[in-house]
Amino acid sequence: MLERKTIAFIGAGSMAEAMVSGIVASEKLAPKNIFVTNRSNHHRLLELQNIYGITAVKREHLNLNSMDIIVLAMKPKDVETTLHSIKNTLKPHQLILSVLAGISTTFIEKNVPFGQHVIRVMPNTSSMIGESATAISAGKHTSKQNISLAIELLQCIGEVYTIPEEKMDIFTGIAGSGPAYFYYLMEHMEKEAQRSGLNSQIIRKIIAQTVVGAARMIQEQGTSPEILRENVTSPNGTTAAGLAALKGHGGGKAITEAIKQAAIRSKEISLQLEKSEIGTGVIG
Ligand SMILES: NC(=O)C1=CN([C@@H]2O[C@H](COP(=O)(O)OP(=O)(O)OC[C@H]3O[C@@H](n4cnc5c(N)ncnc54)[C@H](OP(=O)(O)O)[C@@H]3O)[C@@H](O)[C@H]2O)C=CC1
Ligand SMILES: O=C(O)[C@@H]1CCC=N1
Repeated sequence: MLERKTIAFIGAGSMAEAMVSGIVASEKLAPKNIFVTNRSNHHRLLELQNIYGITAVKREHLNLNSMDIIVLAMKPKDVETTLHSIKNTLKPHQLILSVLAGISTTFIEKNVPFGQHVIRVMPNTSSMIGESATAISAGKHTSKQNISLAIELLQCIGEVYTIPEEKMDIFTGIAGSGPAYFYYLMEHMEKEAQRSGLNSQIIRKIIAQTVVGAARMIQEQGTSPEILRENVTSPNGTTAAGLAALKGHGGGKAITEAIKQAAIRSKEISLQLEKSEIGTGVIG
């Protein structure tokens, strides 16, 4: 179904690039059928064109009417003006995928012609290497065929899960923002390893391998993180000492709070938008 489709990314930032990279690597779609545009940074468009062989176009030259799929990939604060500028060029049955944190399908549906097919998507930047954990929630008018098309496209960038839209905020807190928590942890592991004089050439590889190994144990053994943690922890051993320090410094609570606050922020973005506080610089 995907092979002959055309897809346009409106927004050419980190998330658009991560998705483009994963889609191009999957070879499910000809790179020239992937169009990318932004508002002003022409240099960025050329960079993406050179790296991925996709078609970079200035906003005014993008013929949205000829696209099968349109991906909204700008910041949430820019969505309202973007929808306003494209709504008269949309075709019925054309699929709009929105990767914007906190922006509901209802909001998008209100700002495009009635009956438009919309799907809210939450990928993460591991899309870059086809390893995203992506959630989707379809809008009111989206056909089964377009849902299947979206799943086929998003499987090019990793695993796809269909969830109720009211769970999108918490999913964003866990999987959309999630890579950043692990990078933060890894940053701290790296700093401590460097302070202890480990060979800096290999520290990063060691840490990455440790994280990959732990994640794959969960994927491949089907065992809970709790059991796996217990298996590492010898009584009165090194891990017990490390975990006691982690707990003593509120490690568990910090993780819970990070997820909660990210989910709260996702909800807040949509509430602010619905109250038309957009443009005040509050929404980031
Ligand atoms: N980064 C991540 O890990 C994830 C991000 N997301 C979502 O993806 C979206 C983009 O995030 P990210 O890529 O990090 O952001 P960036 O700031 O890196 O990119 C935003 C892009 O949007 C462009 N843009 C803004 N307004 C318009 C417009 N009206 N028309 C066309 N292009 C426009 C900007 O270019 P210019 O200024 O030149 O117009 C820029 O290329 C956000 O909504 C975010 O919630 C979702 C999941 C994960
Ligand atoms: O930080 C953000 O708002 C976006 C959404 C999920 C990851 N990055």
